[in-house]
Amino acid sequence: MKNRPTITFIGAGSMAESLISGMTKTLYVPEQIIVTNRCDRTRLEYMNKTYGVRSETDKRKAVKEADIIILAMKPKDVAEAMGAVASAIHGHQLIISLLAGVTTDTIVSLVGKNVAVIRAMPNTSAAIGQSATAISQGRFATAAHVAIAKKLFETVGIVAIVPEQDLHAVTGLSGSGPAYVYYLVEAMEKAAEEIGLDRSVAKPLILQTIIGAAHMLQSTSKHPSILRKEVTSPGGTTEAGIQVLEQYRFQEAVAACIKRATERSEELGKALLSSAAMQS
Ligand SMILES: NC(=O)C1=CN([C@@H]2O[C@H](COP(=O)(O)OP(=O)(O)OC[C@H]3O[C@@H](n4cnc5c(N)ncnc54)[C@H](OP(=O)(O)O)[C@@H]3O)[C@@H](O)[C@H]2O)C=CC1
Ligand SMILES: O=C(O)[C@@H]1CCC=N1
Repeated sequence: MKNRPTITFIGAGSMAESLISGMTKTLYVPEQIIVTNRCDRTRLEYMNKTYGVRSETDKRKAVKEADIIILAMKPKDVAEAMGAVASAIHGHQLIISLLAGVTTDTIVSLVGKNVAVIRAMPNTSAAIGQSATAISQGRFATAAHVAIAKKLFETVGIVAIVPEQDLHAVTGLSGSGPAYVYYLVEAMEKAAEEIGLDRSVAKPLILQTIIGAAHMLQSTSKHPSILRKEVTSPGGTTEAGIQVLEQYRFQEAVAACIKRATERSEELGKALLSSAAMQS
């Protein structure tokens, strides 16, 4: 692999943008990155103007030039996308798939060649270098390919290497995870309004509370339940609030949410396999 590999993104949506935003702030220069999509030219122009990356409407050309191909379309679109570019893919390239639920074997069979595939599950915090990414090695990928992918995702946050079967759980936990936190913040903002706090006062207080709690979790070895107890004075306000969360079975709701998202990742992979079987 070249010192400065050419990286082609097939798909120019939220996740591609988060990665490109983070990558171009660190190790990668925009000239190394090519972006293509299905048909939205305005979006390609935006990516070019915003990040300086090359936009390419000819998908096969974008793929041919790549050392690393990053699949960043929705799982339902991957069969069509690979159908259009598979013959332009050659054996020396590395494919990194971001697709929720879709196995590396499925990608290999869509390409129809023994290509190196790494499956990755980052999250949108990649945009600010704070992604929690997990990666797994496909059957034709080597340790060198894993090292390349690890290095790439380390430019946008932390990286865990996991067995591929764990990626569904990772998707339910940290791939979707930022949305759970945003949902909590939405709820806190709504509540702040209902109890009469001005938005301009509430917003920075909420943000700093989340940031402060996250930093506390990172900087101490104390279990979260201990940190929670340190906030909770007997007979005080926190205890009264947490009792309400318990009445609403908050922890059960969070567990059910992550389990359902994990299950949905499995379903996305299976749906693709059954639609491919129907077409063959
Ligand atoms: N969003 C997230 O937080 C995360 C997403 N992922 C995964 O990343 C992938 C992309 O998600 P996201 O960015 O949210 O999706 P978006 O809907 O934002 O973007 C999808 C992109 O795929 C393009 N596309 C669709 N069909 C084709 C095709 N046939 N050929 C080429 N490009 C095509 C679209 O182009 P056009 O607009 O022209 O149709 C669009 O640019 C998904 O597989 C998802 O599971 C993984 C981790 C986190
Ligand atoms: O919602 C989704 O399917 C994708 C995968 C993880 C985050 N977004």
